[in-house]
Amino acid sequence: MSRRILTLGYGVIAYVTFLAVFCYTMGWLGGIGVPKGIDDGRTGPVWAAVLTDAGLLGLFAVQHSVMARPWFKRWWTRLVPQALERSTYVLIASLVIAVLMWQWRPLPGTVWEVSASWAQILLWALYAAGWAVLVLSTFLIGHFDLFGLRQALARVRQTSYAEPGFRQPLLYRVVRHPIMVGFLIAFWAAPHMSAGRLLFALAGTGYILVAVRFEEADLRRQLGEPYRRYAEQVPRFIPSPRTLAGRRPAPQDRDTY
Ligand SMILES: C[S@@+](CC[C@H](N)C(=O)[O-])C[C@H]1O[C@@H](n2cnc3c(N)ncnc32)[C@H](O)[C@@H]1O
Repeated sequence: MSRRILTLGYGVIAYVTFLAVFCYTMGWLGGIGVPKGIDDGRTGPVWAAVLTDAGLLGLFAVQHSVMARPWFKRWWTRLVPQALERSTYVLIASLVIAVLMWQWRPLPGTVWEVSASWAQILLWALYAAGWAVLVLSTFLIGHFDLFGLRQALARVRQTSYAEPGFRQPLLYRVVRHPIMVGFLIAFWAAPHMSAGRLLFALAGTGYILVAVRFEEADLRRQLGEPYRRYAEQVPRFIPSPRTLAGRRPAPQDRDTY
């Protein structure tokens, strides 16, 4: 009994940690409503800031990609209980992002500054829409599975856990990676783009472009033909008029961004 309570407690702690870090990240990147945003903190030599920030981004990229690979999961579920594998991934990823935000060194030079208030409002609305698309998409493919709570709960109830499996609801019929589209919108919809935020946006975009290829390779291996067909019909990031209209694409539209 106490083991089951510990399992649930661990899952809940991992989820609450994720929620706190996620909410802070929205404020940190936009530089609103948090004590330390992406452009705040002590400035020092530019080379030291770039090296520190690049190191933090690299740490995130390695942790996030390696721990998501099936070969890594196979290995470390010998050490971590299967029911807590996802929660542990979520907890470690959240802590790495927290460290990134905490240790991030600002690069205050201005790359662009939008002064027209209508354009500022538009960009803030886009920023919010990006995060909203992201959150909505997590619910479309199984929010509580993605963040490990259902796996922990199944262990507590002593029922077997079945992954939700491949889905194509709503936004997933329009693009293959709506969560990543949400991130990309949030990265770039900035009324004030500092040098530091540009570094973050460029690195984040590059990471997403590479990471989705690894994710797709895994999904092709796991799902075979159905995923190959899906990839032919639905673009990665940029909706086509056909997918927006809910129709199948013509062959010449295939495998595009
Ligand atoms: C962080 S989510 C990102 C999903 C997707 N790349 C996106 O941007 O919306 C990664 C997990 O989503 C799963 N996934 C990706 N596409 C899916 C789909 N259409 N249905 C169910 N799970 C999916 C992957 O197997 C992986 O475990």
